[in-house]
Amino acid sequence: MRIEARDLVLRYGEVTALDRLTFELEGGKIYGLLGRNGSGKTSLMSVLSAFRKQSAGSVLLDGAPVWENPAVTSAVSLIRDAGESVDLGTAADALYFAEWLRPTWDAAYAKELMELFGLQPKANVKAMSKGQRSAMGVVVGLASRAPLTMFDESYLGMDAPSRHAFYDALLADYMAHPRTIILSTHLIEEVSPMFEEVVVIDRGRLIVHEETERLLARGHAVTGAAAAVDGFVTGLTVLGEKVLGPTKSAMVYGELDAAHRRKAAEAGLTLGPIAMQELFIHLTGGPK
Ligand SMILES: Nc1ncnc2c1ncn2[C@@H]1O[C@H](COP(=O)(O)OP(=O)(O)OP(=O)(O)O)[C@@H](O)[C@H]1O
Repeated sequence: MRIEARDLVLRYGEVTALDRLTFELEGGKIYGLLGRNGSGKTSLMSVLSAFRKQSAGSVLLDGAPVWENPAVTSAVSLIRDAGESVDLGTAADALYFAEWLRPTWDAAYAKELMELFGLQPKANVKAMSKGQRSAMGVVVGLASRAPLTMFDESYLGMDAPSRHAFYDALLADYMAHPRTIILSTHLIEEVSPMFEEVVVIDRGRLIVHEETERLLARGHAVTGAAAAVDGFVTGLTVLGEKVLGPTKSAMVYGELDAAHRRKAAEAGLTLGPIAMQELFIHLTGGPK
């Protein structure tokens, strides 16, 4: 599902959560939506799912406006927190409701996921643990097979084995049933291997929209003798350094051209990748 946001503004009274946000996602991919706390991720997903109406600007899904457009909203699933989406008596009731809401619902797959996460259909959703409720959200989000499916950090309450089971299930189901998926997360290292493209917002504005590979290609770890590293990074943007005896490793940001690479090789330095998390910290301005 193609997403076009143009000059999108969302205000909560005095607070401007989305500030003339403009971007286009061609769809059919897994997108990572990253941003610091309060940067506007939930606000953006709320507008994309017509949970909130924008204050100004436009948002189109496959060319159609989202607000008060049931044909579009039935194709969008936003999983924020199990509580909000499936807080309806028993787990079986929640699944029944989701099936009623979603033309693309796959009941057999939902059953399979319930078993995968050890969830009981007769259990009362309100009485579930935080992780179980998150898993309920994951079941509803995946089995909905909505053309636009968004998980807003909803899986963070799950323990590590369950989160990894979710990532595996998501990838397998996405391969079998391609659709547009947006994941917001603060567990960047854990989730970013799934992202095909990354969108980073800061204070309601877009700061990066790039293919994951291209974004990662902008960060380098330069390792070698301390003096050689220091010489090489002069004039480059250094994100951080680590010293281990006579060896130093510096993280630099920016494209390295052929001349730089030659210079590194001549100085006996090795160039390696850096983690998405480091790039994210740099792009969003370091600790606040
Ligand atoms: N219901 C609300 N009423 C008033 N202000 C709000 C409301 N919801 C969000 N905000 C404000 O809007 C801004 C963006 O919040 P939002 O929840 O979209 O950020 P986020 O990126 O999802 O943050 P986090 O990573 O902490 O979940 C923040 O300044 C927040 O305080």
